[in-house]
Parts: sequence; C-alpha cells; structure tokens
Amino acid sequence: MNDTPKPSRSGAAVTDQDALDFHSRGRPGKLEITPTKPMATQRDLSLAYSPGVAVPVKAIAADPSLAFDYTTRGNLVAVISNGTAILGLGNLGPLASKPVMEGKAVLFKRFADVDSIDLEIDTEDVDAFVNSVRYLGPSFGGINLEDIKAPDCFVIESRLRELMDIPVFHDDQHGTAIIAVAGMINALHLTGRDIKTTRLVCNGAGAAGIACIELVKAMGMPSENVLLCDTKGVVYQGRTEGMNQWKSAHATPTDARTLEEAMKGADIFFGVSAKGALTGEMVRSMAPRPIIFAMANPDPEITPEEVAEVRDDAIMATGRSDYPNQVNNVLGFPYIFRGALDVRARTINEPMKIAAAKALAELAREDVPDEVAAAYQGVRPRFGPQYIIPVPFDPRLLSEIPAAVAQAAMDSGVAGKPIPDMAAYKLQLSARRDPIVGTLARIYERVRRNPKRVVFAEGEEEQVIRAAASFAAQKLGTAILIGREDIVRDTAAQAGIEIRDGIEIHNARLSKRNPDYIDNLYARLQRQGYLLRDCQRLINTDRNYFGATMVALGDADAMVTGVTRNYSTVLTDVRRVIDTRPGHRVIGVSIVLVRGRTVVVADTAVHDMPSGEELADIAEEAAGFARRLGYEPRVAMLAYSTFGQPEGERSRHVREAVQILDRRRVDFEFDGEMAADVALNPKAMAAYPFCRLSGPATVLVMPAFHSASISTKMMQELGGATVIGPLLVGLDKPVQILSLGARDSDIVNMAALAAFNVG
Ligand SMILES: NC(=O)C1=CN([C@@H]2O[C@H](COP(=O)(O)OP(=O)(O)OC[C@H]3O[C@@H](n4cnc5c(N)ncnc54)[C@H](OP(=O)(O)O)[C@@H]3O)[C@@H](O)[C@H]2O)C=CC1
Ligand SMILES: CC(=O)C(=O)O
Ligand SMILES: [Mg+2]
Repeated sequence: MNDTPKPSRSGAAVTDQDALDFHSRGRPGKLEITPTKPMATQRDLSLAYSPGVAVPVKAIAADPSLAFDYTTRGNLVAVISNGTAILGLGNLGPLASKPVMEGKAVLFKRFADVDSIDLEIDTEDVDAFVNSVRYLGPSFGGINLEDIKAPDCFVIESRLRELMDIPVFHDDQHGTAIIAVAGMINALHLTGRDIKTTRLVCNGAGAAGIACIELVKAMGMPSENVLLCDTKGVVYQGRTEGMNQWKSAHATPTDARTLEEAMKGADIFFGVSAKGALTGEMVRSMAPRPIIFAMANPDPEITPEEVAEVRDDAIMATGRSDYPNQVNNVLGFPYIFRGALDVRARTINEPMKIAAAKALAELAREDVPDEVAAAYQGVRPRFGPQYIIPVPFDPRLLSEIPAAVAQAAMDSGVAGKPIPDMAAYKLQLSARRDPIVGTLARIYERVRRNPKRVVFAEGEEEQVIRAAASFAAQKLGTAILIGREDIVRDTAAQAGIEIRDGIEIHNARLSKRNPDYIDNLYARLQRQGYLLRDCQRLINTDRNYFGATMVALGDADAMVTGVTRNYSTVLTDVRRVIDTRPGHRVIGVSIVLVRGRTVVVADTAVHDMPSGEELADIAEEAAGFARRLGYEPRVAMLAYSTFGQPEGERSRHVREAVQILDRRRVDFEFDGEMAADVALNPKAMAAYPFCRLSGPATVLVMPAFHSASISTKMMQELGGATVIGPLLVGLDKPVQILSLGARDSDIVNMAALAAFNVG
C-alpha cells in the first residue's frame, strides 16, 4: 500500500479564541427554542392554552399514543449527562459538560431534524441519576445518555432501559461501537482479512471500549482474539486490580501484561482512552497493513503523522474532523434516533445497531456526491485506505441510515408504528435536510479545487482579518487584506488572530502597481468629470477603488467589501471600476434557505422600479444564477395579483415581462404574474391548471426593489430563513458587497461565493 497518500490535516483547525468567540457571540450558547404555532391572537391563546389545550389533554389521557400526534414528544430527544467523562477530558462535572451536550443537541437538529434539549444532572450517585431520568419519560421520544463514566454508565443505562418504554441509548457506548465497527468492516475488506482470524487490541475499557468489543464479538470476532487494556495494562484472566464485572467479562487468558506487549502482531488497534496512549514503537510492532482507530477526543491516542513516521501501510482513523477517516459517533446518533423515532421504536436493539453499522459501511463504498468531496478539499474520495467511512456532511446519511434502522426495528418487532412505504419514507427523510448545508458545501468544494486570490478590501477591520484568516486556513485561496501593514498586524495580534500562509497585506499607498491603477481609473472616469488628481486620491485612499482595480487588472480574482459602508455607495464605487459583463444586466439576488427548500429572489439590490424589459432581464440573470448553483430554475414573476386578478397598474409590467420572455424563447420554465403563495404552494397553484410551472417556483422575480428587499428581510427576521445576499450578478469580474457590520462567517461565505464567481 505504498501508494497510500500521506495523511494530512485539512487546515480548518481553529484557535482557542475562535472556539470561545463562536460560543459567546450573539445569544450565548448554541441553541434556542422556537414555537411551531403562532401565539398571536386571543384565539391562538385559547387553542394553545386554556381552554383549548384541555382537549388534547383528555385525548392523551384516554390514549397515550396520541401524545405523538398532539405534542413534541415524538421528535424530541434529551441529551443527558453528569459530566463524569467529558470527551477524553475526564470528570469535569455537569456544568462544564453543557457545551458538549448543547453541541449534541444541535447536531441532532442539523443532521436529522430531531429536536433535542440538553439536561445536565448534578449528581454522581447512580440511583439519584436514574431517578432523575426515569420520571422524564413522558416528555421525550428518546434519551441519549452522554459522557457518563464507566462503570456507572452501564448500570444507569441498563436500569433506565428496563424502567422506560422509549429508546435509552448511551451514545459513547453504542454510537461509538457502531461507527467503529462500520469502519472496521471496510478496513477488513480493504486488507483482505477475515474477522474470525483477526486480532484486535482495544485500549480503554470504559463506556466506549466495552461496547466496541461487544459489538465486534457480536459481528463474529472470537473472544480470544480480543485484548482489552486500561490504565493498569492488559485485562487478563485473574487480574484483580482496577477490575469490575464488565471488564471481567472480557478478561483474556494471555501472558501479555502491558499495552506494548499486547500490540505485538496485532491487526487492529481501537483507542478509546486518552491522548498519546499509543507510541510509534507499538505501531511498528503491529502486523502488516495494520488498522489503527485512535478515537480519543479531542486528541487521539496517536496522530496520523506519528503513524506515518513509522510505517506507510496503515489504515488510520481518528475521532477528529480535520483528518481523513473520522470515526466519530456524530455519524450515528442523529440518524439512529431519527429511524427509531419514526417507527416509534420502544428500544434501540442489537439488530438496529448492526443495521446502522452495515449501512454506514456500504455507503462508503459507493460513489460520492459533490458535498462529500467538500470535506476532502476538493479531492473526490474513493473507497480506499483514506476513505473507509462516510463524512458527516454526506447528504446520503439522512436517507440511508434511518431507513436501515427503521427497517431493522420493524423486522425485530420493536416498531410501534411500522413504515408502510420505505421508498416514500426515504424521500421524506431527504426533505428534512437543512439545504444550506448542501448549497454552501458544494460551493466551498469547487473553490477549494480551484483556489483564487480574493481581495478583502476593508483589511484593517477585525472581523475582516478574522474572515481572511479563516478563508486561508480553509484553503479556499489567498486572502489579500488592503490596509496599513502595521495596523493590520496590531489588530490581528490584539484579537489573537494569526496572520498565516495564504494571507497577503497590501498597502494601497505603497503599492508598486499604483501608477497603472491610476491610469486605468483615469481612462475610465476622465469624461465623467474626474481629474487625474481625483483618480490618484481614489486609488491611494479608497480601498474599494484600489481593490476593485486589482481585480479589474487581473492582480486578484475577486473582492469582498462593504462591512464599513452602505451598500449603494459601495456599489456605485465598484461599478466605476468594473463593467457589466457583455450581454448581461447587473442585478442583486438573494438565496433564501428555509427548512427543506431553497429559493432565489431577484432583484434585491439594483433596479428600483424595473420596466417589463428589465424584469425579463432580471429573470434571465436569476435563472442563470440558479443553474450555476445547481438548481433547476422555475421562475415565478411575482406580483400582488395572479393572472389578472385583482387588476392593477404595477402588475402590468410583470405581465409584459412574461410576454417578452415568451418572445425570447428562453430555456427555462417561467410564468406569471402570480402571487407568492401561488408560486410556492402547489395547492394554491392547482387553482390555475394552465400555469406553466411544473412545480413550486425556485426563482422568485419581484416586481420591484422594495418588495424584494422587504420580503427577504421579513423572511429572515420573522420566518427563520437564512438569507445569503444580495449577491451581485452580471458584473464582468466577481465582486460581492457585504451588509454593514457583517460577521466573519458571513464574510467568508461571501468571499467563497465571489471566488466561485457565482455572479
Ligand atoms: N470518536 C468517538 O466517537 C468517541 C470517542 N470517545 C473517546 O473515548 C475515550 C473514552 O471515553 P469513555 O469510554 O466515554 O470514557 P470512560 O471514562 O468510560 O472510560 C475511559 C477508559 O479509558 C481508560 N484510559 C484512560 N486513560 C488511559 C490510558 N492512558 N491508557 C489506557 N487506558 C486509559 C480508562 O481506564 P481505567 O478503567 O483504568 O480508568 C477507562 O477504561 C475519550 O477520549 C472519548 O473522547 C468516546 C466516545 C465516542
Ligand atoms: C464523540 C464523543 O461522544 C466523545 O468523544 O465523548
Ligand atoms: Mg461522548
């Protein structure tokens, strides 16, 4: 396996300050609760609360299964910990565990649309813990126990499983075991091993370790082939020190006493212990083509670089996202609970776990979609030593894993509500996906494959420097900060931002390119009332002119700006330097992402009251933009009226635009004029059977700037939508303008969109 590429970090590493800022910014923490019903009127109140609420109360009292129909129970999982084994950091208590538990709760939501809340319980007493949880059954559809130390976790989980009629799942045990076994199945396949003759050493005999070896044995590895180790060394038959019944059950008759001795000739190493527990020497002593899963978090037992120093034939995985082969339970718990909840499973049993592991292993062997390539810096992974397990951003996880788990629950008789049509269920699962994940991941992947030089014009601003550092660290290209070098460096130092490789600082006044930039600007503006002196001043002192000219003359590929000045001023400046792309019209489009759907809205930036002709151009630009993003455009020309009713002056332009598009014979679906509900809601559209759109619109062309701007901002503020943009489309060179005070993550997204040349 000498052709195995050397392991490398993806470069998305974060600083301690990044992590603290991420957690404290805006509303502290990572989640909030939002209502699903309006609570606006007296009637709403009467329905949601007294007296209306009494009706579902009585219904549930008569038939408890109705709680799934009338409450959140069926989609709600509690992530519960006492903080006694937080990642590999040890017993730091319940309060300190809260960031991890909140994190798991948001991952449930993000990856599988499972609502989740963290509960930290302040006790190390097993009985008290069990009692705190057992009475919570009516609140939840499932219980995810987390980061509870062994052996307490074994007692807690088995007692709660007996006491509660919903799935109780200690993720550090079974989640980890499922993912590790999935990776192992593929690694065995790649190295041509038979599980029956393979020897495994598992370092860590706690929650994760015991569960991993139990599942491995359930998959067919003979007990005598498995050596378990802990802080005292090998768990051998007859050992008395540091033992408990769970370790004893896996004690082996062996002469090996230390991890070092155990590792000699071993085929597989599972590390679920602590940072640095495995040495290069031990790796050297393993069998040919060894399989090493160093899963301790946040730092593995050994790094891929350290393994690569001693041998080049290993298949290596860690629990981290910044190396290839992330063996982490995030690949399991969202989807396992999704499947279990959807069939109202009473428990998560062995067949469901094995089904999840097999489905994961199978996914890694299939061809991967674009978004998966994103996590591999544009190098499309292919099943092999560097890709034995799917990545967390793989969109297929959400349709495949829950379906496999649900099927296994049905087959093993624990499903309370079987799924009648699996194919339809898989489609429903895909629709649960948060679309922003896919859209941005695709763009990032393409930019990484073809990195660009991007100007960050307001280079002295802290959030811009932070964004530039992140852009460079994510290997999206070179970030060019415009500003005075000493000020940029001081601001960066004070904010704890490292100016690393991939960042350049350009001071406009000192640039050798100034004479050329001034000549270029003067040639463009001399007949618009500008003197040479004016152009000198603009290039020397105005970072937008300097930066845009860099892009115009090819010294950079794209630019982002606008954090410190208002949109229209910046747009005017930029358009003085950069032309409209021949045959195009400059417009602004916004991408609106709401659960389950993405729509493109135009024109959100440039034309105030567009004519029919201009609306037709806007439709063409927006449709082209949607295609470049990978969406099939179905363009609705919006108005307050639908096909002539009610009549009105403003709808006339929209009708005209439709006629113009007809004459132009454009190659995308369009129709109008129509109201927004008709465009977006198939039931409302059904009232107009002659409508030419084959489904809900994906592109909304607004009748005027005010309606475009108002509606997108309302969607953002009131509708919970994520709005990206306005993005400038139709310029000859890619420039994107940020909103005043944009945050670093928004700036990075815009820089990536500019580099992608989305416009
Ligand atoms: N990648 C992933 O998805 C997951 C990774 N993990 C990681 O696994 C590790 C263990 O977690 P968990 O099982 O929940 O914790 P537990 O506290 O339940 O168990 C820890 C086990 O590790 C052993 N151990 C600790 N340090 C060493 C060492 N230096 N050498 C040998 N054994 C050691 C302990 O030994 P003893 O019994 O003697 O005290 C104990 O058996 C953590 O680092 C965690 O981050 C956990 C879950 C998921
Ligand atoms: C990933 C995880 O659950 C852990 O490290 O504890
Ligand atoms: Mg954990």
